[in-house]
Amino acid sequence: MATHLSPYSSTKFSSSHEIKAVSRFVVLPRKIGSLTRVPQYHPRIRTRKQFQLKSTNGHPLNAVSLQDGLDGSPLAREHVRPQDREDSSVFVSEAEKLESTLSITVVGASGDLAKKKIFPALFALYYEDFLPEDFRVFGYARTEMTDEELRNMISKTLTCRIDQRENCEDKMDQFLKRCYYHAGQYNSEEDFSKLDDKLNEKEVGKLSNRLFYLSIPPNIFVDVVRCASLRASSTKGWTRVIVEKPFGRDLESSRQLTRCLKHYLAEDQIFRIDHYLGKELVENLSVLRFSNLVFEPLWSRNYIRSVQLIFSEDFGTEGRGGYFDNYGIIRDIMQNHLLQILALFAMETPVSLDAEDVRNEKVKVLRSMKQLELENVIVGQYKGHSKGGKSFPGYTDDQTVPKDSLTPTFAAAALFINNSRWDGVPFLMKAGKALHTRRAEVRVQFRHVPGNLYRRNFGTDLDKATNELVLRVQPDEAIYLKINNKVPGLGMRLDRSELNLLYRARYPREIPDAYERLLLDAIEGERRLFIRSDELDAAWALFTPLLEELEEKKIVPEFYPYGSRGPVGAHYLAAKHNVRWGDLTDDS
Ligand SMILES: NC(=O)C1=CN([C@@H]2O[C@H](COP(=O)(O)OP(=O)(O)OC[C@H]3O[C@@H](n4cnc5c(N)ncnc54)[C@H](OP(=O)(O)O)[C@@H]3O)[C@@H](O)[C@H]2O)C=CC1
Ligand SMILES: O=C1O[C@H](COP(=O)(O)O)[C@@H](O)[C@H](O)[C@H]1O
Repeated sequence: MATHLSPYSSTKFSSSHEIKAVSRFVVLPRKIGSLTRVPQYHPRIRTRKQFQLKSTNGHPLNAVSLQDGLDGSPLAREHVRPQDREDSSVFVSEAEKLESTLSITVVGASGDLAKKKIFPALFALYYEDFLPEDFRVFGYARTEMTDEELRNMISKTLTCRIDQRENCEDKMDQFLKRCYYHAGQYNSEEDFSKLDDKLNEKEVGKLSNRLFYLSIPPNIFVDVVRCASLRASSTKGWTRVIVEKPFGRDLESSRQLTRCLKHYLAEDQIFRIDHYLGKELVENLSVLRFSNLVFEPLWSRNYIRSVQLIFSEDFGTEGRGGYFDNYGIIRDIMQNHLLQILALFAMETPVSLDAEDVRNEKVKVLRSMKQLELENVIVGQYKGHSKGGKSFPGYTDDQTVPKDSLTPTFAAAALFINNSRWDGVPFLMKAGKALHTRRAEVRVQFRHVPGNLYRRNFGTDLDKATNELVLRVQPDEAIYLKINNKVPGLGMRLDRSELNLLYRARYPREIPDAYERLLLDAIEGERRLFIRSDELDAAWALFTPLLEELEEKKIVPEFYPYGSRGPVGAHYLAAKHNVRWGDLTDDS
C-alpha cells in the first residue's frame, strides 16, 4: 500500500484509518478511488455562507489548505522537501471534506482581550452565518471554570454590534451551547493532551481543522505553541495559530520568538495579528489608491508634501500599566499599527492581491526606509491633571508603574523612505495615550499649486490652501478631501470645503470589528492581513536602534497634561520638516 505524509499531526491517530505517526507527520494510507488528492489550494470547504463573497482580497477564498505547514518549520523540512511537495498532498475523501469541523481554542480565555474582542467577534461571525455548520469554541486558561461558567462569562461580555438585531438572544444561546472550557497550565503537554481528548470527543472523527488564538502574555507564547503543536494539533485538516502582539521587544527578541515558533510551526501556520490591518478604512486604503485614476498618479513625492499617521487615545494606560511600562508607545503602536499603515500606503503596486504579492511589496518599502534618528523623534509622558473638579492620574501614578519610569506614552517621529517615489517626503507619525481625543487617521498633505492663479485670494498662508486627503480610520469612519472653491455670489471669495465620504451617511449598516475580519481570514487561510516574519524583521530593524538609544541615553520624556494635545515638541518636529500637523483643530 502506498503511503503519504501529512504535516499536521503530533502523535494522533484517527480511528478510521490505519495511521502510523512519524513525529508530527502521519502516514496516511492511499486509497485510490474512494479518496481524492487535495491540491494546495482546492476550492474551500463550504461553510454556511459563501465565503467567496467576503474574500478580503477580492479573490475566491482559499480552501481549507491541507498543505498548511508544509514549508517553514524544521520539522516539516525534515520530512517533506520542497521539491517533493507536489507528491505530498494528503488524500482525503470528498465526504470527509464536506464533513469537516472547526475547533477554535482561545488560549487565555479568562483575559481581557478574549472577553472584549475575541468572543464577541466569534459570536458576530456566528450570527452572520460565517462560521461553518460544525464548529465549536474552546476556552483554555489556568483559571478553574466549568463550561457553564465560561458561558456565563462570555454572555456577560457579549456586547457587540449584533446586540440590537433580531433573534440576538436565541442566536446567543445557540452560540453559547458550542462553547466549552478546559483549564490547564500553559506549559503542560499533559494538559494540552487532555484538551486534545476533549476536542476529539467533539469532533467525532471528522476532518478537523483547528485554530488556536493565543490571547496571552508574550512570555508564554512559545510554551503554548510547543504544547499545542505537539499535543493538540489536528491529525487531519489544518492547524493554525493566531499570535497576538507584541512579537518581541526588539529585533533580536523578535527573531528569537520567530525561531522558536518555527521550531513547532511552519510560517504559513502562524498568523501574526495586527488588528489595525482588519479595520475597514485601512482595507480601503489600497482600494482608494489603486482603483481610482484620480489618486494613483498623485501618489508620490511629485505631488505629496507629507503623509501623517496619527493615533490618539483619550484614556491612559490604566489597568495595563504593567504591560505598557515594558513596551512604551513606540512598540505598542508605532512599530506595528502605524508602520503597517505606512507600508500599505507607500508600497509599489503589487503583482496581484494575493497575500505573498502584497506582503512582498510591504517588505520592500519597509526595507527602503531610512534609519530612524533620535533627532527626528520626540517622546512624551502624561502627568496628572485636574479639570472641572475631576482629577486624572499621571502615568506614574499607576501602582504597577515605577515612579521614575521614563517610558513614553507619547511619541512623534519623522520617517523617510529612500526610494525614487518617496525621496524627501516626511512620513510623520504621532501616537499618544491620555490625549484630548480618541482618533486614528492618515493625512495626506499635497504640495502647493504651482503658480497658483488664486494666490491673492488665499492670503499669506499658502499652506492653508493646500489639498489634504484624510482617511479617518476611527471613530466615525470617513474619507474626505479638502479642496478650494469659490463662495457662491458675485464676488470672488475662496473657501475651503470638503468632499466628504462619511461612512455612516453612505453606508448605514454597521462596520464589522477588525477582529471579525481577521478571524474569518485566519479560518479561510487568507494571510494577506497578517504579518509575515520578514515584514516583522524589517519593522524591528527600523525601530530597534532608536529604542536602544532612547533607553541607553535615558531620554527624559516631555511631560504633557492628561487630556491635552500632547507635548509641544511634536510641533517643532513637524516645523523642522516644513509641515504642520493636520489635526490641529477638532474640526480639521
Ligand atoms: N487587551 C487588549 O486590549 C489588547 C491585548 N493585546 C495582546 O493580547 C494578549 C492578551 O491580552 P490580555 O487579554 O489583555 O492579557 P491578560 O493580561 O488579560 O492575560 C490573558 C490571560 O493570560 C493569563 N495570564 C496573565 N498573566 C499571566 C502570566 N504572567 N503568566 C501566565 N499566564 C498569565 C491569564 O489567565 P489565567 O490566569 O486564567 O491563566 C489571563 O486571563 C497580550 O499579548 C496582549 O499584549 C493586544 C492588543 C490589545
Ligand atoms: O494594540 C493596541 O491597540 C489598542 C488600540 O486599539 P483600537 O482598535 O481600540 O484603536 C491600544 O489601546 C493598545 O494600547 C494597543 O496595545
